[in-house]
Amino acid sequence: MSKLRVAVLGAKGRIGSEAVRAVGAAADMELVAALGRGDRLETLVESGAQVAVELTTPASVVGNLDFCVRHGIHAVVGTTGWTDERLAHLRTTLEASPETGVLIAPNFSIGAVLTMTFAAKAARWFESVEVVELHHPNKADAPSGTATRTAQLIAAARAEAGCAPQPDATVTALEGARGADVDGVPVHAVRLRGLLAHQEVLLGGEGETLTLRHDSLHHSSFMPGILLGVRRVVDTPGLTFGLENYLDLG
Ligand SMILES: NC(=O)C1=CN([C@@H]2O[C@H](COP(=O)(O)OP(=O)(O)OC[C@H]3O[C@@H](n4cnc5c(N)ncnc54)[C@H](O)[C@@H]3O)[C@@H](O)[C@H]2O)C=CC1
Ligand SMILES: O=C(O)C1=N[C@H](C(=O)O)C[C@H](O)C1
Repeated sequence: MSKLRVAVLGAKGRIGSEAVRAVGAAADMELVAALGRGDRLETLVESGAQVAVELTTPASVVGNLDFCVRHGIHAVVGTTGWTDERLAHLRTTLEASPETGVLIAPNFSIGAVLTMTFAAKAARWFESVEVVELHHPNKADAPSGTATRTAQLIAAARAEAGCAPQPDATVTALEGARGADVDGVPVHAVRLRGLLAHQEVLLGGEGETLTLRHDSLHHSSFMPGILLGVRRVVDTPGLTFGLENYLDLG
């Protein structure tokens, strides 16, 4: 069986360099290009890449994906910064290339994806839910893409179940003290030397609390999800948002 021809964008970054190693070590894949900032995107076409793994920056990802989709190159995207406007633009781009697949995964770690799924399932049964994400201090954005997605999934599940807004008697607060409001769910971001990527979802009801916590201790935690994404995206045209859609969670 022929190997999947894979390129990595952001190849010198923290997660990109790990992805270069993981793709290079996968028996069913061939690393055909490893691009950093300033490298020519045409290399993707010249190298015959079938899938691009996009791990750059929110400022670069849209242009890179436009190029990939226009050239029929599938993409597995971990880069953050996805607004509704950006997703709408990508969907429009994909309409002109209907056989191309794009997976955007706010988090490639299986444990993080399961945490999001469990949190969404639990959210309707508790009065209060807050999300705390904790990352290394070199991270450019806050809150994390994972925390934003987690809060959105929680909010959607609570809205569907007809939950009341969360109780919060705060009248006076220093700005930021109650975190960011993502669809009514407070999200708090910690930046601390020594950490990598961690998240807690705190759920509270009368007389009880439930804490869901996930820890990525090394960038290797994201690699099984990236490799799964590469294998599945070639047969999954259009936009898929969230690795959970590839995990057959039922
Ligand atoms: N979905 C997931 O599971 C994960 C997502 N991320 C996200 O991935 C992104 C990258 O994170 P890090 O590796 O920590 O950042 P980083 O800053 O270490 O790496 C980004 C790299 O992309 C390069 N780059 C910038 N523009 C480029 C372009 N146009 N073409 C090629 N390379 C370009 C930079 O020079 C840098 O080497 C962030 O958005 C981060 O939040 C990070 C870890 C896991
Ligand atoms: O920048 C990171 O490190 C990470 N970014 C992603 C995010 O913003 O959710 C995924 C993971 O949290 C690591």
